[in-house]
Amino acid sequence: MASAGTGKMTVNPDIAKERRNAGFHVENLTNFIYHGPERVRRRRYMQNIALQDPVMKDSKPWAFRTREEEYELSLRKQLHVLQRQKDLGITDEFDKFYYNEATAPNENNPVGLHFGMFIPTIEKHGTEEQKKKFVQPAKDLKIIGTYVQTELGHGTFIRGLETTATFDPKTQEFIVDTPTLSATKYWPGNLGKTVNYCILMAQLYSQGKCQGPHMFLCPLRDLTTHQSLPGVELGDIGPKFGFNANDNGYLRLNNFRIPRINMLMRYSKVLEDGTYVKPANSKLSYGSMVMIRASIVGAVSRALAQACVISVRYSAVRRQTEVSPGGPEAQILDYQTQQYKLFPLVATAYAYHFAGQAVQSNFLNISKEIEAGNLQQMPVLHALSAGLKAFSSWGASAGIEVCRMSCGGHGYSLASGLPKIYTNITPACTYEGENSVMMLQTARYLFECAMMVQKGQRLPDLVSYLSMDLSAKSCMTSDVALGCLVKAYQHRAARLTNAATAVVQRHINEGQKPTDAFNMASTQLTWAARAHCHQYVVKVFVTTVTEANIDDRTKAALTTLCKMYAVNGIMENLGEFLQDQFFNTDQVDILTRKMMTLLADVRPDAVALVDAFDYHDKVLDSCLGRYDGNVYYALYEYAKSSPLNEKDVLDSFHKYIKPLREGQATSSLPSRL
Ligand SMILES: CC/C=C\C/C=C\C/C=C\C/C=C\C/C=C\C/C=C\CCCCC(=O)SCCNC(=O)CCNC(=O)[C@H](O)C(C)(C)COP(=O)(O)OP(=O)(O)OC[C@H]1O[C@@H](n2cnc3c(N)ncnc32)[C@H](O)[C@@H]1OP(=O)(O)O
Ligand SMILES: Cc1cc2nc3c(=O)[nH]c(=O)nc-3n(C[C@H](O)[C@H](O)[C@H](O)COP(=O)(O)OP(=O)(O)OC[C@H]3O[C@@H](n4cnc5c(N)ncnc54)[C@H](O)[C@@H]3O)c2cc1C
Repeated sequence: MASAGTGKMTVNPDIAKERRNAGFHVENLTNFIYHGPERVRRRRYMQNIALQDPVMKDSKPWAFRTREEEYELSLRKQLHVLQRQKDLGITDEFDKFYYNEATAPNENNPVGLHFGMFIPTIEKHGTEEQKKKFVQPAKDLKIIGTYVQTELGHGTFIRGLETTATFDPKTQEFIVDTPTLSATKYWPGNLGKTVNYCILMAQLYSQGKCQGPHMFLCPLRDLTTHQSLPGVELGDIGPKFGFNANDNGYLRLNNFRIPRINMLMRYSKVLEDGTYVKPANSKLSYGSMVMIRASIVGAVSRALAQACVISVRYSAVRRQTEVSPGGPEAQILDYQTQQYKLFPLVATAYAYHFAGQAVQSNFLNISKEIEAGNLQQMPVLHALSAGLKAFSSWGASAGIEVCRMSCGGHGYSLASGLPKIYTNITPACTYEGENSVMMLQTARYLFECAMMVQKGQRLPDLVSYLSMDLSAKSCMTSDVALGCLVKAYQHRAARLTNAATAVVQRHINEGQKPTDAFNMASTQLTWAARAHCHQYVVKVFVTTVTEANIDDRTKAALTTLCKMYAVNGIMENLGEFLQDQFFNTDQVDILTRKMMTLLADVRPDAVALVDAFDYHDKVLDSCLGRYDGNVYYALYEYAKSSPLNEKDVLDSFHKYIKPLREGQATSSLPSRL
């Protein structure tokens, strides 16, 4: 049974009927999504412990809290959660993840980056001595840190950072400094008020030479009083589009001294005499970004999945318009246009979920090799994580906005839960590398692969399709086979890669510098990178479904979704698939018809497909997405709790409206209008 948490209220009959009529057993799909019944049981167990904790019971909806209240509540809850997990002996990373998902839904808490980036960066980039000195105090929250890289003037261009760390061999210290206004660190999460330490990205100077950006452990506040240290100026950057519980901050350093040991020296070093020892690959220090990019794919899939749960459930209980005069009003889910908005997004949420797992597993495997000193796969991992992060965060952001609009007026209320999901996840298009810039990194890799194809060299498995015969035509017939769909995506990506590569080469042949030629082809290069990511997601989905060890009915439902994801992607990008007549017009007709058939096939399973994500009502935090479908009751209660309703007549009436009327009464207005 999917989680309800709805008390004694009767379930809305429309949504109850949807669940009775589903063509597969929801629990089987839930088990498949979360890797088996034991994990599902554990996930629910963790979330129930979290949700039953009295500290998690909020006195009012989050939307009615000020930013200061949100910050304080989020911090209080998260510190309580950490203590509770310790008391209960919860150490497994999955257990912790699911516990946290229930306690702070769609919200980054004030110590999130401490655990998500600060500690992992020390663990990955610190020496044994540094790990010994800093990791345990960090785990015990004696030091609390974040990742401080971006400056007012530079986020994307890391080599352009202006903060300096100059080695002074006399005192065995680095002098860290903010030389200009544009060098002010700006944006890092939790920097403003929460942390007392940070990983600082700064240009390393030793023996008078700049060695580029390196990472330093930099104290910021007194560990006892929490006062900012002399030479350190920092604070919160103010309200943003979302992320209200987060004190994104600014930081200026004034010739502030830190010991030599505070440079993270696992891969690059500064010796006592100032000699610089360079790393095996200068991009090793970008490793923390790669780690987060790889995990963003899963994060955005969860956000899109939640938006789909809300909008599909709401569409099942919302009735609007008599289809025939005098007849009953239809469930809006029965309108084909509504289905066309939502079902491809449900398919996309599944597609990103499986892609997220695949990228994460690639990341873990390649990271092990990197740890062992084999750096050969670094470019593949970078290209994959950068592109997939961009592709999936763009897709999820756009999708969540469609979900919101598909709920009509009620979608616009914060009560729907959709704005919070959106504002929390859409910055993933920007942080950890702005999406266009990330796509261009993937494109750069594809360009190099295309050159290898031209030279007849063998490509890594992930991109081996780039050497396919582009004169071939599609094998698509009316059964719309999964294999043909994968081929279509590979053909499109290979053709776009070749076309963009040819543009770069043409500009170079015409006398442009390679960097200028690349810029002149960069829009087309991003099309190629997007197509490459799209084929990866389709291929992972097809492989997952094909190899799934599940019952036939669940497999059939997933196969339908997989086809829907792939066919919809073709319909949305038809020009790119048609350009070299890979598909003929009959095949386009087949795909159009198939799309409409797929909508009808998904319809009876729609609610079950979103129920299978198994999100508790408290995690969705949505009046529209309630498991029991009692949305009007929830909206009414929500409205009544608005602080504006605490008084029947507001003071502002007495201050402004009443005097206005009194003034009018004595004015020379005509007595009749
Ligand atoms: C409060 C938070 C709560 C919790 C969150 C914490 C953790 C969560 C855990 C899981 C996360 C899941 C979801 C996220 C949820 C919430 C997240 C909340 C907050 C988000 C935090 C955000 C933190 C940040 O934003 S940190 C700042 C990130 N900044 C960037 O990403 C900058 C982007 N720019 C770059 O990466 C580079 O500058 C560049 C790649 C664009 C260019 O670099 P550079 O100029 O140095 O390159 P070149 O010298 O030109 O060389 C290019 C060659 O180098 C290759 N290259 C580049 N990068 C890499 C790499 N990483 N690995 C390997 N190779 C690399 C490139 O390919 C070129 O190679 P070529 O052969 O020459 O072509
Ligand atoms: C919510 C949030 C949390 C954040 N948390 C952190 C954090 O914890 N730590 C941290 O250090 N930073 C953090 N950041 C900062 C974030 O990493 C940067 O904003 C991000 O890397 C983008 O850099 P930018 O702002 O300089 O964008 P810009 O690079 O200025 O981008 C602006 C535009 O210019 C384009 N552009 C820039 N360069 C190129 C190029 N080479 N080619 C083509 N187009 C280009 C981009 O595509 C974009 O359209 C956070 C940001 C946000 C919004």
